[in-house]
Parts: sequence; structure tokens; C-alpha cells
Amino acid sequence: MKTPNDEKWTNKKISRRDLLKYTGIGAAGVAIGTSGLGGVMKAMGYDVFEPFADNNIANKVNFYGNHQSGITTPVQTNIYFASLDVLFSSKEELQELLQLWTPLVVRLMNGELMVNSSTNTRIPTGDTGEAEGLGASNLSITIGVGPSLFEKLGMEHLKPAELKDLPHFPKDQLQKEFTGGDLCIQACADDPQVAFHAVRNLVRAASGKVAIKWSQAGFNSFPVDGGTPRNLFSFKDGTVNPSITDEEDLNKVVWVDKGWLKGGTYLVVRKIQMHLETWDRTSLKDQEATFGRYRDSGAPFGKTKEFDDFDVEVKDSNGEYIMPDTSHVHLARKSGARMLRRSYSYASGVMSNTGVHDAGLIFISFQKDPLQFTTVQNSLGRMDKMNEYITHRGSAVFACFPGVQKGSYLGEALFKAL
Ligand SMILES: C=CC1=C(C)c2cc3[nH]c(cc4nc(cc5[nH]c(cc1n2)c(C)c5CCC(=O)O)C(CCC(=O)O)=C4C)c(C)c3C=C
Ligand SMILES: [Fe+2]
Repeated sequence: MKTPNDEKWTNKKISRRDLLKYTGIGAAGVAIGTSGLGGVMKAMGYDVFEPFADNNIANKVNFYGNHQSGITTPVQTNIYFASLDVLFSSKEELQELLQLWTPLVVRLMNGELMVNSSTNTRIPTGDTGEAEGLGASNLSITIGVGPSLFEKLGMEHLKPAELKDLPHFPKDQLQKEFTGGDLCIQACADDPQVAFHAVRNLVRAASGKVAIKWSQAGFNSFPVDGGTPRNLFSFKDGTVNPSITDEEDLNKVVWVDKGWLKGGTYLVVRKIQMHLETWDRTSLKDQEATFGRYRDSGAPFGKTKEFDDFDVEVKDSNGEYIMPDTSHVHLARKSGARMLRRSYSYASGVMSNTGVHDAGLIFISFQKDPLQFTTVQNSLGRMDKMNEYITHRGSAVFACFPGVQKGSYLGEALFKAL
């Protein structure tokens, strides 16, 4: 039986072909074709370019500001990280995509539906719906561009010199299915479904224009009394980091201070498998020597509290380093380079070839120059005792746009520099 609403839409005579064209969800997720993305999105009900404002509901991260969210935002419990390839070849289409995404990101971070719900049941809904009723859940969304994008769109002259693929590191076993990408969406939230929903719907809104190259979900669990989360080796991870409120230090370590990326930063992501079975067969003494920190307290060797300062050069009465010179922390600190780490654990079933856990760390760091990451990784090199227990499987680097002021859009500075 037809409802009056169905009747109304039937009279509009939307053909199946039109429907697929408008929604971009044809048989094989076919490209939208020649119609502009904005026009298609309007037809779907998205309010393209509408200047949405941050709302002030509970558990809400603000979108507008000098920097994008998800960088100095307090770490949430969940991440869904997606690396995308673009399916277009003009800079105009990139601009259109970013103009489309901006108000949608505001809505998602506001805990709102992508599109106000429609009563028309004959077309797919504008929002996939699984985040309904879940609130904002402190969702943050961080968008970045990879080195390959600039070549694809003929914009090499605007590619910052610092934005290039990371060098090959001695112990790397990178798989191309977890490596690189033209764009990234980092969605972090205090609910896994909210983070996933954000990426799913942004990609869906850009159907035919972008394709997911690889993605990874992750989690962080916080002690009931607060404090630093533990990684899957059970050590507190994230202790030594720049303070997220010390703008002066963040300017030194994280924020780019020149060119169109001013106020932005570089995101390095590494998918690092952690060999949990091997770790679990290792004595606590050796585990602690791997990091140079005690497992329970998180304190550095020779100290009692997690946040106690330490000097890696200090030796005991036998002339031995108190913090072993092959320990992860000794080598990382000795490099002299700093970064803002914002990592998440992952557990994705078992490795089909070996039957061991497919689990580890989605290592994410933000820095004003990817060279900071490279310097630390080179210092860890072949010496890091942790190498026995980890394998780097994926890698990518992205330039994350500066923050957005109301009336502007993600990446506007890049297009102003054209
Ligand atoms: C190249 C950068 C880094 C990679 C890759 C990396 C991987 C990695 N780290 C841990 C666990 C811990 N890391 C810790 C400290 C630490 N790690 C890095 C850099 C990389 N880690 C830095 C710069 C630091 C801080 C060094 C300092 O100055 O003190 C710690 C100790 C606690 C803490 O400070 O967070 C742990 C634990 C894992 C498991 C891992 C890959 C799987
Ligand atoms: Fe580390």
C-alpha cells in the first residue's frame, strides 16, 4: 500500500538511474560522472556550504579554531583511521570535496545527523543512521593530505618540501595494503560506532570521488581513576608528551609556522604489529628492561613515579646505564627529537598464516616536520630491544590542514596559495 508520502515522490518520477546517480551508490559504487559533487549532494539533501556552528551539547569537541581537532584534543577511547585515494584528477574537485566535507564534519562533531531526516522512504537515507542517539561522544575529525595527492592533481609546486614518503627503515616489513594514501580521515571518539559512522558517512558523501585504500580501528582504555592508558604490552604509553595546553611548546614541536600549512601539522601513522605471544613468554625483568620503565608504576628505572624526570646518561656504580642503552626510552630520548604521540591499540583477529594475534599499535604522532619522527625512528634503529617483539606493517604521512574559522572550509589556505 502506498503512503501519501510515497505518492508524492512517485509523482516526481525519480528513475532508478537518477537515484543511483544522485546517491552515487550504484552497483559497484560507480563514479558520480560529470555532475558536480555539490549538485549531487544538494539533490541528496546535504546542505552544501551551509555555515554550521559548533553546538554546546555535552561531550562535544569544537570544530572551529586555530587548529584542527584530534591533535591536541584529550585522547578519546576509540579511533577509526582511514587512508583514502582520490578518484579525480583536478584541484577544483579537491576543493569541492573539502567544501562539501566541512559542514558535514561540523554536523558529525555536533552529534547531528549528516542530513535532517527525510520522510521519503523511496530513496536511501542521507545518514546511514547507526550513530543516532549516541550524542557527540567527543568526536574529533582530522583531515590530512598525502604526498601522492599533489602529483595526482598537478599541484607539486604547493607540496611542502617536508611532505614526502618516509624513508625505508632497516626493520620495516611494510605491506602496500597498509601504506600511503592521498587523504586521511582520523576520527576519534569515546564510542567506536560514532568514530566508524563518521568515516563511513564522509566517504559515502564523496562516493565516486574517493575510495578507502586502508583503514584501521583502534582503542585506548583508561584506568578508573584516570591517568595514562596501557598498551597491549601492558606498559603505560603516552607518559612523556608535550602538554596539550602549553601552546608555546606545541609551537616548537607540533604546529607548522610557515606557508599555507601554517597552524597545521604533519601526521605520521605506523601500523605496528606487536608479537603478544612472544612478549607473554618474556620475564617481567626483561619486559621492563625493554622500555627502561617499571611496568606497574610506569616510573623510569631508578625513580619511583611515572612522571619523574630522568637522565638517560646516568650510570650506576658499576658504570652501567641505569636506563639500559638498548631500551626503547633510552634510544628515543637520546635522539633529541620530540613529537606529540597519540596512539591507539588494535586487535583484528589472527594472522591467517601463523595463527598468532593480529594486534598491535596504531602509532600516530604529530610534529611540525616528519623529520622529527625519522630522527627518533633512526635512533631506535636496529638497537631497540623492542624490535624482538614488534614488526612495522604499515606507514603513511599526511599534512593536516590548519584549523577552520567560521565561514571558511578545510584546506582553504591551500587553494588561496594556488
Ligand atoms: C619513532 C617513534 C616511535 C615509535 C615508532 C614508537 C613505537 C612504540 N612505542 C611503544 C611504547 C612506548 N613508547 C614509550 C616512549 C616513547 N616512544 C617514542 C617514540 C616512538 N615509539 C618516544 C619519543 C617516547 C618518549 C621517550 C622519552 O623521551 O621519554 C614508552 C614509555 C612511556 C611513554 O613515555 O609513553 C612506551 C611504553 C610501543 C609499544 C611501540 C610500538 C609498538
Ligand atoms: Fe614508543
